[in-house]
Amino acid sequence: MRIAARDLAIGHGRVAIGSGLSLDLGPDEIVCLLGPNGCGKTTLFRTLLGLLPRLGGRLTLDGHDIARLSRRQVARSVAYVPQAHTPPFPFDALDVVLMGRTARIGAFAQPSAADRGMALQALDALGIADLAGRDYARLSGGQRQLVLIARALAQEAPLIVMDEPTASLDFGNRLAVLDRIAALARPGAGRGVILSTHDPDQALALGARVLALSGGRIVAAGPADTVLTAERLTAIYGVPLTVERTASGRRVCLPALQSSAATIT
Ligand SMILES: Nc1ncnc2c1ncn2[C@@H]1O[C@H](COP(=O)(O)OP(=O)(O)OP(=O)(O)O)[C@@H](O)[C@H]1O
Repeated sequence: MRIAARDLAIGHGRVAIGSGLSLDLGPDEIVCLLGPNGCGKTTLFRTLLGLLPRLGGRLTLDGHDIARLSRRQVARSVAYVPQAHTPPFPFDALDVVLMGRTARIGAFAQPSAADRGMALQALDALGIADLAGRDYARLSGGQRQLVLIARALAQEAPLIVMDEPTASLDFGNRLAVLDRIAALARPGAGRGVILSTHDPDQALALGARVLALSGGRIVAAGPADTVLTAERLTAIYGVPLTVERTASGRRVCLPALQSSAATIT
């Protein structure tokens, strides 16, 4: 399964947010979408999921125009992991994961024992089977994020779109979630993941392909190691940054803060 966008234009109503956007995602690939606040990352994701109409260009799933596919057909191929918010109603973590089966069994059908088995398996795959019977609203942010990723796994969609999956997580949970994302898209697993992040180091750590959005355009596309240069990151984020190599050979992004040069947008 592959999702492909060509010369895509995105926006809300008639207000264009971005144009000329091209991307590809297939099995065993991780793509990191980078870009400053408000550049259109969520808008792009909602367009990829068929939740927002595109304003132009082509968008296909295995060659089929997404606009011609039903919500259910898209949901069987592409799962969405939103940022973890506290739900207004009490749900067990297992119930939340079972919601991922809706694309398979229909909105009003009762989940079968097999569906519950799949949901438990998804929790287990993320190392959180012990959370199944816990109240979702009372879980930590990191645990909730993992439950939402389990929901995407239970959906059995080969492509997963994650909107800032590590936002609002503490350092340890951020690393734990990142580690699970790497495992999801490991070679041979047959899954592709596209995630947005505000942390270029995550793209470097995942060895991901990068798409950098800025000013409504893709300003960089390619392997994180070659695309994420100090000059480019400085241009994207508007603050001086350096990229350095650690003793162990990893590239990391560091701020070169000069208080007068940094402006909040
Ligand atoms: N429902 C909406 N109707 C109209 N404009 C919207 C709507 N949602 C977002 N926008 C605008 O679209 C632009 C892009 O927003 P979007 O949420 O896609 O950015 P983002 O890159 O995901 O931002 P962030 O990094 O802060 O989460 C912003 O200018 C925002 O104000």
